[in-house]
Amino acid sequence: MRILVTGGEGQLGNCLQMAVAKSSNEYIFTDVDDIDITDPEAVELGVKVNDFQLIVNCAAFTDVDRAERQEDIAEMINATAAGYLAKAAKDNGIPMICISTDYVFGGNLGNTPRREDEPVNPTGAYGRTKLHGEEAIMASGCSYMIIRTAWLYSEYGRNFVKTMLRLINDRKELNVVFDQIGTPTYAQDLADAIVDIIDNGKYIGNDGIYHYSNEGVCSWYDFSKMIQEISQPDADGKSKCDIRPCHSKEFPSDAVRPSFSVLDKTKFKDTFGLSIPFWVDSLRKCIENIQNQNHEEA
Ligand SMILES: NC(=O)C1=CN([C@@H]2O[C@H](COP(=O)(O)OP(=O)(O)OC[C@H]3O[C@@H](n4cnc5c(N)ncnc54)[C@H](OP(=O)(O)O)[C@@H]3O)[C@@H](O)[C@H]2O)C=CC1
Ligand SMILES: Cc1cn([C@H]2C[C@H](O)[C@@H](COP(=O)(O)OP(=O)(O)O[C@H]3O[C@@H](C)C(=O)[C@@H](O)[C@H]3O)O2)c(=O)[nH]c1=O
Repeated sequence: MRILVTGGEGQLGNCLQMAVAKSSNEYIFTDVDDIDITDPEAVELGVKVNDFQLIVNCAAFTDVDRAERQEDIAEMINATAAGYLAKAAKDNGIPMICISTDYVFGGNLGNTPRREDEPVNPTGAYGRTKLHGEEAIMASGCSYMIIRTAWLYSEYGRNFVKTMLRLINDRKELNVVFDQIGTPTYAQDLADAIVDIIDNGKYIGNDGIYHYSNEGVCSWYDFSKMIQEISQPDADGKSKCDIRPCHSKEFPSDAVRPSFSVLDKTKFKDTFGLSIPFWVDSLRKCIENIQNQNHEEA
């Protein structure tokens, strides 16, 4: 089976490249230079000519603060272009898997993990445009799986773990918000799960929205403290960067982020029979890989 992956050079795209190493399916990884998903003709032609049997859309506008200033561009990539891919899927009678986000949820609905059928209320432009992408896919009439995930990090690209590893080395003190609660997700765990679902045909007959993050719950503050604990186990009090909890209003940014976006993964686990790693266990793996890469490069 030939599978088109868009956004193949992003962090999830890179993790998918690792995950498919032993697959018997043929995964074709593309990014904006190969198929610009905002170009409807390129999408239509690209899908038709290459005889793909499944589309996995990982392409997105993921700069949450910039989306506030450039919502039109974010809307084009996250919503309109997702619709183009869904139309191509529908026209060619093939299914589509698209990745969405916990930021479709706001935070004013209490603190019970969010299920797929709960009302959404994005607090910012990024979440809004991703939600519009979900709606475009569902309206297209194609067979689809939308996987909402959260707080992705990996060895690749820009992400919170890599930022914190840098900052705790460079700074004496750091303020990190403790009033935004969610779950970090190692992109490699998600990529492995997606490939399992595809290679074992588990997507067939299972259209719908699914939630996937690692197991557990934390704030960005807890996340940064754990990154420090894992990456600098021997640092003593004096040499350690002092990470302090702060409120969101003390860390001003363009976007308002959800205060509570923990995802309930029951549907995903029950449908696909997959267990999900605890976030701290996956964080250890990722940091070990990053540190090994750094040693090799030094
Ligand atoms: N990162 C996170 O924390 C989370 C991400 N998600 C979702 O997961 C998915 C994957 O995210 P992630 O891998 O982190 O994202 P990245 O930003 O790392 O990767 C997105 C990729 O899409 C590419 N892209 C952008 N515009 C286009 C275009 N017009 N045509 C083709 N490709 C394009 C980007 O290229 P370029 O770099 O050149 O712009 C980049 O390579 C996205 O749908 C995202 O919304 C969900 C929850 C959390
Ligand atoms: C660097 C830094 C960030 N923060 C805060 C800002 C923000 O509230 C939180 C996370 O910051 P980031 O900008 O890394 O995260 P952000 O870009 O908001 O991450 C989101 O990305 C999109 C793509 C998603 O889909 C979401 O699931 C989520 O992962 O931490 C601090 O409090 N102190 C700091 O020193």
